[in-house]
Amino acid sequence: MAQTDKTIEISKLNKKHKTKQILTDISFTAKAGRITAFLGPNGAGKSSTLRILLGLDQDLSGSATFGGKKYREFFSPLKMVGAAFDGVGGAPRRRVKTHLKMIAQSNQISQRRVSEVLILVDLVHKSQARLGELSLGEGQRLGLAVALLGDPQYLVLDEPTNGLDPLGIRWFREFIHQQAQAGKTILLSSHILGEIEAMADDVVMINRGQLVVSGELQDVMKNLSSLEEVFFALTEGGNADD
Ligand SMILES: Nc1ncnc2c1ncn2[C@@H]1O[C@H](COP(=O)(O)OP(=O)(O)OP(=O)(O)O)[C@@H](O)[C@H]1O
Repeated sequence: MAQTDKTIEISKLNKKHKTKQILTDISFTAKAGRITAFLGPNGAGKSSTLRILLGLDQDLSGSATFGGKKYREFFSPLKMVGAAFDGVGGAPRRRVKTHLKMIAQSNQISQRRVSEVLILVDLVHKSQARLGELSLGEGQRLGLAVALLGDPQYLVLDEPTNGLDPLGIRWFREFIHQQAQAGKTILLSSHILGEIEAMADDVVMINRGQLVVSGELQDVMKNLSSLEEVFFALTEGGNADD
């Protein structure tokens, strides 16, 4: 991969489910060294976009790439793209460390890295806990640990602060800033606007499957006092299914 191109690029993405248009010409980029927040009300199409980006779903047309490559084109995807999506997975009785070791092993990642990521996400004290015993917030941290296993350039995180307490949210904010400072390309979805304001460099907002605004956080918020105001002004404040 060329060092100059570590951009996540979504270009003219369209998706339909039966006759329902779910995404219409969605285009935006997430750049290296920056935190890009992907925002929109429930049902706006955030997960659908991320699922296509991660090769979990098929688009109708358009493209979604990491440094010009589709997810499925990577030989060792976990070493390029870390994704935290749809919970932890894994058998509920499996222990946290075993879970990470299994994923590391099947992706040719060193066992030493398992201990490293447990420290990174502050979950060492839960390494012998069973997956089924984890709280929502601990599960989020484990999802993050899995995403970080391959020390990837790209991080794609779906609602990463869901279930985190205020301390956990502050921890995540510092953590994700460090990742951006290290030059990673970070795309995270959320509908918790207050947190995003304190976290994001760039924002992309969608509603009813269409892009409503994208750009640097300060530019998007120009003349408005909060991201919440922007959100309500541009998305009619409503649920996408209203
Ligand atoms: N498999 C499917 N079958 C039918 N409709 C679907 C399917 N997947 C997604 N949709 C619809 O597509 C729209 C976008 O859903 P999506 O999950 O992408 O939204 P979202 O922005 O991630 O919402 P949330 O914040 O609630 O997670 C919704 O109206 C949803 O009902």
